[in-house]
Amino acid sequence: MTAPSARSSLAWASKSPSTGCNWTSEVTQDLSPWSPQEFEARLRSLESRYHIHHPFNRRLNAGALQPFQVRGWVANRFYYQCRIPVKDAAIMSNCDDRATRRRWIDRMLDHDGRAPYQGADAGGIEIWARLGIATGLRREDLEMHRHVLPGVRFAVDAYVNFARHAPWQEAVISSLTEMFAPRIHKDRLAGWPSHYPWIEAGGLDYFRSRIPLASRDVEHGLEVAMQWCTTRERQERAVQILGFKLDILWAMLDAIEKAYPDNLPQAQQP
Ligand SMILES: O=C(O)c1cc(C(=O)O)c2c(n1)C(=O)C(=O)c1cc(C(=O)O)[nH]c1-2
Repeated sequence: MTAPSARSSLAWASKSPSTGCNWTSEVTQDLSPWSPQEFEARLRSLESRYHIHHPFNRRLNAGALQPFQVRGWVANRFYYQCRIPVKDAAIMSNCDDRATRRRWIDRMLDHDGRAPYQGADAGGIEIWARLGIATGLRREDLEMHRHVLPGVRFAVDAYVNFARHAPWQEAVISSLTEMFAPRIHKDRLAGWPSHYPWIEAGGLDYFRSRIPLASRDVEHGLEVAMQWCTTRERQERAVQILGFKLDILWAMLDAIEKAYPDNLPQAQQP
Protein backbone atom coordinates (compact mmCIF):
# COMPACT_ATOMS: atom_id res chain seq x y z
CA MET A 1 0.00 0.00 0.00
CA THR A 2 1.35 3.42 -0.82
CA ALA A 3 1.58 6.24 1.67
CA PRO A 4 -1.15 8.85 1.43
CA SER A 5 -0.19 12.23 0.09
CA ALA A 6 0.17 15.14 2.48
CA ARG A 7 -3.46 16.17 2.07
CA SER A 8 -5.29 12.85 1.82
CA SER A 9 -5.17 11.85 5.46
CA LEU A 10 -8.96 11.59 5.88
CA ALA A 11 -8.94 8.40 3.82
CA TRP A 12 -6.88 6.51 6.34
CA ALA A 13 -8.48 8.22 9.31
CA SER A 14 -11.93 7.01 8.38
CA LYS A 15 -10.62 3.64 7.28
CA SER A 16 -9.53 2.20 10.56
CA PRO A 17 -9.25 4.75 13.30
CA SER A 18 -9.99 2.33 16.12
CA THR A 19 -7.53 -0.39 15.27
CA GLY A 20 -4.86 1.89 13.91
CA CYS A 21 -3.69 2.22 10.37
CA ASN A 22 -1.17 -0.30 9.18
CA TRP A 23 0.23 1.22 6.04
CA THR A 24 3.24 2.60 7.87
CA SER A 25 4.21 -0.79 9.24
CA GLU A 26 5.36 -2.01 5.83
CA VAL A 27 7.61 0.97 5.50
CA THR A 28 8.84 1.67 8.98
CA GLN A 29 8.78 -1.49 11.05
CA ASP A 30 12.54 -1.94 10.89
CA LEU A 31 13.40 1.68 11.56
CA SER A 32 14.47 2.85 14.99
CA PRO A 33 12.38 5.52 16.68
CA TRP A 34 13.32 9.16 16.39
CA SER A 35 14.71 10.74 19.55
CA PRO A 36 12.08 12.66 21.55
CA GLN A 37 13.66 15.91 20.30
CA GLU A 38 13.47 14.88 16.66
CA PHE A 39 9.93 13.56 17.06
CA GLU A 40 8.77 16.86 18.56
CA ALA A 41 10.62 18.82 15.87
CA ARG A 42 8.85 16.78 13.18
CA LEU A 43 5.48 17.50 14.74
CA ARG A 44 6.30 21.19 15.03
CA SER A 45 7.49 21.31 11.42
CA LEU A 46 3.86 20.88 10.35
CA GLU A 47 3.25 24.48 11.37
CA SER A 48 3.50 25.41 7.70
CA ARG A 49 0.11 23.72 7.23
CA TYR A 50 -1.58 25.55 10.11
CA HIS A 51 -4.64 27.67 9.26
CA ILE A 52 -2.70 30.76 10.30
CA HIS A 53 -1.37 30.62 6.71
CA HIS A 54 -4.78 30.19 5.05
CA PRO A 55 -5.60 33.12 2.73
CA PHE A 56 -8.84 33.81 4.61
CA ASN A 57 -7.05 33.97 7.95
CA ARG A 58 -4.38 36.21 6.47
CA ARG A 59 -7.04 38.62 5.31
CA LEU A 60 -8.90 38.37 8.61
CA ASN A 61 -5.82 39.28 10.62
CA ALA A 62 -4.68 41.95 8.17
CA GLY A 63 -7.96 43.82 8.63
CA ALA A 64 -9.05 43.19 5.04
CA LEU A 65 -12.48 41.72 5.77
CA GLN A 66 -15.88 43.38 5.85
CA PRO A 67 -17.99 43.05 9.02
CA PHE A 68 -20.23 40.33 7.53
CA GLN A 69 -17.16 38.23 6.69
CA VAL A 70 -15.88 38.52 10.26
CA ARG A 71 -19.34 37.56 11.50
CA GLY A 72 -19.42 34.56 9.16
CA TRP A 73 -16.10 33.34 10.53
CA VAL A 74 -17.14 33.86 14.16
CA ALA A 75 -20.49 32.09 13.69
CA ASN A 76 -18.91 29.11 11.98
CA ARG A 77 -16.07 28.85 14.47
CA PHE A 78 -18.70 28.80 17.20
CA TYR A 79 -19.69 25.35 15.98
CA TYR A 80 -16.08 24.20 16.49
CA GLN A 81 -16.02 25.75 19.97
CA CYS A 82 -19.23 23.94 20.92
CA ARG A 83 -17.96 20.57 19.72
CA ILE A 84 -14.57 20.76 21.46
CA PRO A 85 -15.84 19.66 24.91
CA VAL A 86 -17.90 16.90 23.26
CA LYS A 87 -14.70 15.77 21.57
CA ASP A 88 -12.89 15.91 24.90
CA ALA A 89 -15.66 13.91 26.56
CA ALA A 90 -15.25 11.26 23.85
CA ILE A 91 -11.54 11.05 24.62
CA MET A 92 -12.25 10.73 28.34
CA SER A 93 -14.77 7.98 27.73
CA ASN A 94 -12.08 5.94 25.96
CA CYS A 95 -9.38 6.66 28.53
CA ASP A 96 -8.81 4.04 31.19
CA ASP A 97 -6.08 5.99 32.94
CA ARG A 98 -7.40 7.83 36.00
CA ALA A 99 -4.45 10.21 36.24
CA THR A 100 -5.02 11.34 32.67
CA ARG A 101 -8.76 11.78 33.20
CA ARG A 102 -8.08 13.96 36.25
CA ARG A 103 -6.16 16.35 34.04
CA TRP A 104 -8.29 15.99 30.93
CA ILE A 105 -11.53 17.00 32.60
CA ASP A 106 -10.22 20.55 32.88
CA ARG A 107 -10.39 20.88 29.11
CA MET A 108 -14.13 20.28 29.19
CA LEU A 109 -14.66 22.73 32.03
CA ASP A 110 -12.54 25.36 30.25
CA HIS A 111 -15.18 25.40 27.51
CA ASP A 112 -18.37 24.54 29.39
CA GLY A 113 -17.55 26.69 32.42
CA ARG A 114 -17.27 26.14 36.16
CA ALA A 115 -19.74 27.08 38.89
CA PRO A 116 -20.80 29.86 39.38
CA TYR A 117 -20.40 30.25 35.60
CA GLN A 118 -19.61 33.94 35.81
CA GLY A 119 -16.66 36.09 34.76
CA ALA A 120 -13.72 33.89 33.78
CA ASP A 121 -15.75 30.85 34.92
CA ALA A 122 -18.40 31.42 32.26
CA GLY A 123 -16.42 29.09 30.01
CA GLY A 124 -15.00 29.39 26.51
CA ILE A 125 -18.28 28.73 24.70
CA GLU A 126 -20.01 31.60 26.50
CA ILE A 127 -17.00 33.87 26.03
CA TRP A 128 -16.99 33.06 22.31
CA ALA A 129 -20.73 33.79 22.17
CA ARG A 130 -19.94 37.24 23.57
CA LEU A 131 -17.43 37.70 20.78
CA GLY A 132 -20.21 36.84 18.35
CA ILE A 133 -22.56 39.36 19.91
CA ALA A 134 -19.80 42.00 19.85
CA THR A 135 -19.52 41.47 16.08
CA GLY A 136 -23.27 42.00 15.65
CA LEU A 137 -24.55 38.42 15.62
CA ARG A 138 -27.71 37.50 17.50
CA ARG A 139 -27.22 35.05 20.36
CA GLU A 140 -30.10 32.93 19.19
CA ASP A 141 -28.69 32.59 15.67
CA LEU A 142 -25.35 31.58 17.13
CA GLU A 143 -26.75 29.05 19.52
CA MET A 144 -29.00 27.51 16.88
CA HIS A 145 -25.95 27.35 14.56
CA ARG A 146 -28.02 29.08 11.84
CA HIS A 147 -24.99 30.24 9.89
CA VAL A 148 -23.02 27.00 10.04
CA LEU A 149 -21.94 25.85 6.60
CA PRO A 150 -22.09 22.20 5.48
CA GLY A 151 -18.34 22.05 4.90
CA VAL A 152 -17.63 23.38 8.39
CA ARG A 153 -20.07 20.95 9.97
CA PHE A 154 -18.51 18.01 8.10
CA ALA A 155 -14.98 19.02 9.03
CA VAL A 156 -15.74 19.55 12.72
CA ASP A 157 -17.80 16.36 12.95
CA ALA A 158 -14.90 14.43 11.42
CA TYR A 159 -12.74 15.60 14.33
CA VAL A 160 -15.30 14.49 16.92
CA ASN A 161 -15.75 11.14 15.17
CA PHE A 162 -12.03 10.57 15.09
CA ALA A 163 -11.85 11.21 18.84
CA ARG A 164 -14.71 8.76 19.42
CA HIS A 165 -13.10 5.89 17.55
CA ALA A 166 -9.33 6.30 17.83
CA PRO A 167 -7.25 5.08 20.76
CA TRP A 168 -7.40 7.92 23.27
CA GLN A 169 -3.68 8.60 22.95
CA GLU A 170 -4.11 9.22 19.21
CA ALA A 171 -7.04 11.51 19.86
CA VAL A 172 -4.90 13.46 22.32
CA ILE A 173 -2.24 13.81 19.63
CA SER A 174 -4.82 15.26 17.26
CA SER A 175 -5.27 18.19 19.66
CA LEU A 176 -1.64 19.19 19.20
CA THR A 177 -2.49 21.79 16.57
CA GLU A 178 -2.77 23.89 19.71
CA MET A 179 1.05 24.07 19.58
CA PHE A 180 0.54 26.71 16.93
CA ALA A 181 -2.50 28.47 18.41
CA PRO A 182 -0.95 31.02 20.81
CA ARG A 183 0.50 32.97 17.88
CA ILE A 184 -2.83 33.16 16.06
CA HIS A 185 -4.55 34.42 19.23
CA LYS A 186 -1.80 37.01 19.77
CA ASP A 187 -2.12 38.18 16.16
CA ARG A 188 -5.82 38.83 16.70
CA LEU A 189 -5.26 40.69 19.97
CA ALA A 190 -2.58 42.84 18.35
CA GLY A 191 -4.41 43.65 15.12
CA TRP A 192 -8.16 43.55 15.59
CA PRO A 193 -8.58 46.62 17.84
CA SER A 194 -7.26 48.89 15.07
CA HIS A 195 -8.50 46.82 12.11
CA TYR A 196 -11.98 46.28 13.46
CA PRO A 197 -12.66 49.10 15.97
CA TRP A 198 -16.39 48.44 15.62
CA ILE A 199 -15.92 45.25 17.69
CA GLU A 200 -16.20 46.17 21.37
CA ALA A 201 -12.85 45.45 23.11
CA GLY A 202 -14.29 42.93 25.60
CA GLY A 203 -15.31 40.79 22.65
CA LEU A 204 -11.69 39.73 22.28
CA ASP A 205 -11.49 38.17 25.76
CA TYR A 206 -11.67 34.66 24.32
CA PHE A 207 -8.34 35.03 22.54
CA ARG A 208 -6.67 36.41 25.69
CA SER A 209 -8.00 33.53 27.79
CA ARG A 210 -6.75 30.81 25.47
CA ILE A 211 -3.05 31.66 25.40
CA PRO A 212 -2.12 30.12 28.79
CA LEU A 213 -4.64 27.28 28.38
CA ALA A 214 -3.29 26.27 24.99
CA SER A 215 0.25 26.10 26.41
CA ARG A 216 -0.93 23.90 29.30
CA ASP A 217 -2.84 21.61 26.91
CA VAL A 218 0.18 21.24 24.64
CA GLU A 219 2.47 20.34 27.53
CA HIS A 220 0.12 17.51 28.48
CA GLY A 221 -0.49 16.48 24.87
CA LEU A 222 3.22 16.20 24.16
CA GLU A 223 3.71 14.13 27.33
CA VAL A 224 1.09 11.66 26.09
CA ALA A 225 2.61 11.62 22.60
CA MET A 226 6.09 10.89 23.95
CA GLN A 227 4.86 8.06 26.18
CA TRP A 228 2.68 6.47 23.48
CA CYS A 229 4.90 6.82 20.45
CA THR A 230 7.71 4.49 21.44
CA THR A 231 8.13 3.06 17.93
CA ARG A 232 8.83 4.75 14.61
CA GLU A 233 5.53 3.39 13.34
CA ARG A 234 3.59 5.19 16.07
CA GLN A 235 5.66 8.33 15.65
CA GLU A 236 4.92 8.45 11.93
CA ARG A 237 1.27 7.82 12.61
CA ALA A 238 1.31 10.75 15.04
CA VAL A 239 2.64 12.98 12.27
CA GLN A 240 -0.19 11.76 10.00
CA ILE A 241 -2.79 12.40 12.70
CA LEU A 242 -1.55 15.94 13.20
CA GLY A 243 -1.80 16.38 9.42
CA PHE A 244 -5.40 15.15 9.51
CA LYS A 245 -6.27 17.72 12.18
CA LEU A 246 -4.52 20.49 10.27
CA ASP A 247 -6.65 19.56 7.25
CA ILE A 248 -9.80 19.89 9.35
CA LEU A 249 -8.92 23.45 10.34
CA TRP A 250 -7.89 24.28 6.75
CA ALA A 251 -11.08 22.79 5.29
CA MET A 252 -13.18 24.93 7.64
CA LEU A 253 -11.59 28.08 6.27
CA ASP A 254 -11.96 26.86 2.68
CA ALA A 255 -15.70 26.55 3.26
CA ILE A 256 -15.93 29.92 5.02
CA GLU A 257 -13.91 31.71 2.33
CA LYS A 258 -16.14 30.33 -0.42
CA ALA A 259 -19.38 31.21 1.35
CA TYR A 260 -18.52 34.84 2.11
CA PRO A 261 -16.99 36.48 -0.99
CA ASP A 262 -16.40 40.25 -0.94
CA ASN A 263 -19.39 40.89 -3.19
CA LEU A 264 -21.95 38.74 -1.38
CA PRO A 265 -25.37 40.42 -1.72
CA GLN A 266 -26.44 42.10 1.52
CA ALA A 267 -29.53 39.93 1.83
CA GLN A 268 -27.33 36.84 2.12
CA GLN A 269 -24.85 38.28 4.59
CA PRO A 270 -24.75 37.07 8.19
O1 LIG B 1 -8.51 30.11 17.19
C1 LIG B 1 -7.82 29.20 16.74
O2 LIG B 1 -7.18 29.31 15.68
C2 LIG B 1 -7.81 27.93 17.48
C3 LIG B 1 -7.21 26.79 16.99
C4 LIG B 1 -7.28 25.61 17.73
C5 LIG B 1 -6.55 24.46 17.17
O3 LIG B 1 -5.42 24.65 16.71
O4 LIG B 1 -7.10 23.37 17.12
C6 LIG B 1 -8.00 25.59 18.94
C7 LIG B 1 -8.54 26.80 19.38
N1 LIG B 1 -8.44 27.94 18.67
C8 LIG B 1 -9.22 26.92 20.61
O5 LIG B 1 -9.65 28.01 20.98
C9 LIG B 1 -9.42 25.77 21.41
O6 LIG B 1 -10.00 25.86 22.49
C10 LIG B 1 -8.94 24.53 20.94
C11 LIG B 1 -9.05 23.26 21.46
C12 LIG B 1 -8.46 22.44 20.53
C13 LIG B 1 -8.38 20.97 20.52
O7 LIG B 1 -8.03 20.43 19.46
O8 LIG B 1 -8.69 20.34 21.55
N2 LIG B 1 -7.99 23.18 19.51
C14 LIG B 1 -8.26 24.45 19.73
